Amino acid sequence: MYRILTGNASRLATIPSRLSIVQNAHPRRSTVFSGKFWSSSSSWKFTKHDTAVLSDAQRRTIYALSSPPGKAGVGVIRISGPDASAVRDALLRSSRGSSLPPPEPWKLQRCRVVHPKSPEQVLDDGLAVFFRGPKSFTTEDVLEIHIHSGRAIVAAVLNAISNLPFCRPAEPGEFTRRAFDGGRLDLTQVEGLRDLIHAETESQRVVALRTAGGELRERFERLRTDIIHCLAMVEALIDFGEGEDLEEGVFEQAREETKRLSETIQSYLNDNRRGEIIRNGIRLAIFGPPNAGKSSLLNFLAQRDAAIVTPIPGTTRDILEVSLDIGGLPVVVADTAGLRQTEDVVESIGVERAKRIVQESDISLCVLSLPETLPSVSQTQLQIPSSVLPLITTNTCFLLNKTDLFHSPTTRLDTRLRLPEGLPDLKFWSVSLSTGEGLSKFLQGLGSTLQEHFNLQADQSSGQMPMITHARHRSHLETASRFIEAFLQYDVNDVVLGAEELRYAAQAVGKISGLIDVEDVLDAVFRDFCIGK
Ligand SMILES: Nc1nc2c(ncn2[C@@H]2O[C@H](COP(=O)(O)OP(=O)(O)OP(=O)(O)O)[C@@H](O)[C@H]2O)c(=O)[nH]1
Ligand SMILES: [K+]
Ligand SMILES: [Mg+2]
Repeated sequence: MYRILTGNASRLATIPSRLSIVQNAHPRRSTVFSGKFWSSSSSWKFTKHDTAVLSDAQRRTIYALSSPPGKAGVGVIRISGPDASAVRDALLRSSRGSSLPPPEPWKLQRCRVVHPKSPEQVLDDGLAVFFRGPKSFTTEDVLEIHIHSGRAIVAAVLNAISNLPFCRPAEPGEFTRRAFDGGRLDLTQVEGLRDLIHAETESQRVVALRTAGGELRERFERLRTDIIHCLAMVEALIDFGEGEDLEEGVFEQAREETKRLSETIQSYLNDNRRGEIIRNGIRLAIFGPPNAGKSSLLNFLAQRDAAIVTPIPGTTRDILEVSLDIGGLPVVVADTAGLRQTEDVVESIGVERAKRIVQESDISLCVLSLPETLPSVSQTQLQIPSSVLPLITTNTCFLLNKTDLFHSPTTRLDTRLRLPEGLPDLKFWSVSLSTGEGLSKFLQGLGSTLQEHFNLQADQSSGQMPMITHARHRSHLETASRFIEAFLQYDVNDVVLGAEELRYAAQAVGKISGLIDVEDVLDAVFRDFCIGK
């Protein structure tokens, strides 16, 4: 049973037996419903009749190398479309040279790859597997040919396929696009798949795999259905009015449910950007006075001479960013210019940039020279230079560097040191980037600080997935939230306007999965795919 979600129910009732529902329309599908409607107190139900795929017949068969080009044991050429089995007939022979028997779908078969114009010309020996649509990645018939990966072999086989008039080379991301058009993947899954291919750390892999598997799709779809449920109640009210055919209190019920949805959306939005952080990396900015050892720290974290280190204060000018894996988390570390008043034009631009990137960072690491921060032996309270004070927030940690130059023994120093009055309780470590003292403790501490700070460990163990992994999701959810808030401003006398707000809210959530009018976002999502995916 499907709920009729839009339109005037009394008008729908006069339409005889078949009608197309555009509301749930997929770009290439229209769902046709038929049958008698019946009403419950708040919604109309029809029997789903038929799902028709439109304009598929004109689609051509596409092909591409799906594995990376170059020398390797195996290369995979993927062919998808209505003529995939014709490609098989034209290109593949048994190992004795005879025609192949009809395909046993989803089963690898040994074969010879030949040129369609001169079948005696063997291009390679390989394996082939045929996926009969819709049980394939693209939902079309798909043929995968596994050959030896080498430039000449791959070129010869691709050239042979190009001789078949019914095939054309695939565009970047076109196989995935067809999977989307065929309804196998929604947009969040497409994004998950792309993130999975690009994943560089364990946390990225875990989130991307679950997204590709459809976890977000399901949750956003549930949210959309819930909004539509509220909409259905309000629509029923428009058509019949409270007290006539409907029981009392429908509007109040819709309001209560909508309020709960609003809270749910807010909880998704107030997530400390966890999902986006896992995907894009935690932005960590190193800052501090000149010569404190900021660039030395970047080089230590990167394990290479990424930044220039000299005894001259003011060496670093521009921001230098390096993407690193710290404790399984993706972190984009930025080295910045030392903060000080300066007449030098170039350096002062660097200082301004440094301040900006620290303010935009998710977490910042203030590097100070310990001997300068603690000038007298008797002191235990750190003296923080005034140039860095304005940038210190609850997201700041301190690294007290150059313990080798310190005037007294540094054993158990960390436990004795104190931050100045008025500063929040912030983490600090003392190290020497020259001798290596304290560095392993610092690395461990930094890793667990990041884990705690972004609550990622808790997420993984409790199985909680961040709901928002792309800025796109956030912006659609914010839009939905605005429409829902607008609905909550209306009372029962303005149900027509209220229904409109809910319809827009549902639409905004639908855009996340790409179920409605999404041509503009589609190109943006598929652009980053490589050919063959
Ligand atoms: N003795 C000692 N010297 C260090 C230590 N760490 C860095 N240095 C030296 O301190 C000087 C400055 O180091 P940098 O890493 O360039 O410092 P910076 O903070 O990036 O300096 P600017 O980019 O100029 O702001 C260099 O000569 C380093 O070799 C340390 O732990 N002990
Ligand atoms: K320096
Ligand atoms: Mg530097």
